[in-house]
Amino acid sequence: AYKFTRPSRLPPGPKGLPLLGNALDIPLNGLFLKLDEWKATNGEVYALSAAGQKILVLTSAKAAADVLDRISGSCSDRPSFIMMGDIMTGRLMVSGVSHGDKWRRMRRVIHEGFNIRAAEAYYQMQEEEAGRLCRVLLEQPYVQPGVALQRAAASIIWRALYDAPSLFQSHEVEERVNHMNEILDALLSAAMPLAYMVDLIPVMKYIPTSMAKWKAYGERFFKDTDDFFEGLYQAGRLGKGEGGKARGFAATTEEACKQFGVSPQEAAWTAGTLFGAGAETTVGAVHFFCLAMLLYPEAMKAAQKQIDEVCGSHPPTFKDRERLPYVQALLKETMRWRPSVPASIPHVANEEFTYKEWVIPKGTMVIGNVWSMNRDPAFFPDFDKFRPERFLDEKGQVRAPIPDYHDDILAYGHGRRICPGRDFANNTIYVEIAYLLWAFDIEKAKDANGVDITPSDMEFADKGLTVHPKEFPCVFKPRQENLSELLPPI
Ligand code: HEM
Repeated sequence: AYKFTRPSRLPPGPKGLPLLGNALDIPLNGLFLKLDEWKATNGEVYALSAAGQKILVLTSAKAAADVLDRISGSCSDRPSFIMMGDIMTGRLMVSGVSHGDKWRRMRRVIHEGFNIRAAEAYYQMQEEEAGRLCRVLLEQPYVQPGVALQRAAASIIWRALYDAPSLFQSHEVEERVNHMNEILDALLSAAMPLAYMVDLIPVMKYIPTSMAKWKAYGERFFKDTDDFFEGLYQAGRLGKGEGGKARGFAATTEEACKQFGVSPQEAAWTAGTLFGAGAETTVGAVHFFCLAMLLYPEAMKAAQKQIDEVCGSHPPTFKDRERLPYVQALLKETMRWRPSVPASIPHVANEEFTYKEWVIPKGTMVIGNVWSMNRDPAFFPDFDKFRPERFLDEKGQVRAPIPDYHDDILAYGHGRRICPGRDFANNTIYVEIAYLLWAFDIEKAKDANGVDITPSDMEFADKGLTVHPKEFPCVFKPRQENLSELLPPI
């Protein structure tokens, strides 16, 4: 029987080559900048094609809400990779699992462990680790803050997942975190275009393992990673809460896993994915915060004034957050000014849908370019300037600059795939930046001639999905003479 299908009608976009389309113009680094550049000549919504793959680009908050929020039932899939998705991870990484039952069950368990109420269980641990970060910066001459920030963020998410000791206290935890980072690097590389031929020529997956080195590597990688994740998960599951404090995700969601039918293997991979999704993203945000403090010292001074009034000689805690609206605004402004996942993670149309006069075929990749949304002059005048005040009303209380919007932090994405760790992430970032501002003046380092080194706000370290500022030196100058006595021990 003849089945009638509508011809696809994607919006226009930049001109490309026959067959290859825009493939050669899509950069591996700084995609968010290129997508923003194309906005100027193609409008808020446009289409690209890369060797047959259709891509719909949304560059305004409104378009992202119209499509990714309002018709999220139709565009909540993810790109699928044979090497990275099937072979190396057995389709178990939540962020890449396709739209469907398994993904829904995994998200429910994540919600159970990291919803806004559940995330409160980690407050004390997050405060401790923020204190340790400050002690490290006080005691060790880190000229570039990246490594210290990375260790602190990794320690926080690791403890929240597996109920383990702090990375700053345990060599074993540090080694495991390093191994985890190696796994994540290998997966990111495998997801790069042209990394593995099998993703271009899918039938290659049927080549017997004995005849394909890449396949043997992928299968071995899966088995080793599966063992590693399961080991961590099983140890975390038995965690009793170190010293009566919060137990980790692995232990607290055991019941939820049973209830929602999530197998121990799926749960172990969910936890592993949460680390992958939660560490580098958070580091990027705090790293950009340090950059902003160097370049906009007046914002730092304003935040410190409020912190001094509210906290005095005690380090800031979660109890103080409501009384520190300027710090809350500073967090939101950091994630607007330089979002650490600036092109978000691509969604994929799991069925055909219509938007305005366009018909978007199933399989189209949908990218919400957060970078562009955050630079919309209608909501963020003078968008390239770091101005926390845009998130404050005339009484100095937090306000949302985009009216009636689902969230005032666009950096967490949209729709059913929206970041499920966002409340936890906000907590980590809040407590780290509040602690840092209370403890230190963050100042420019000087070169050999005593001249201030001013880092650029447009030089990035693009890690594939997350983007950090290019490393820069800076000085953490203690604001109290007796800071060492006020900070918790390592
Ligand atoms: C500054 C910190 C963070 C930022 C900027 C961030 C941003 C994002 C973004 C943009 C997405 C994709 C949303 C979309 O598809 O529209 C995402 C997904 C995700 N995030 Fe986060 N995230 C952060 C921290 C975290 C943390 C701490 C966790 C874990 C506790 C986490 C877990 C996840 C997971 C599991 C996904 C995949 C969700 C899915 O595909 O269904 N993230 N995040």
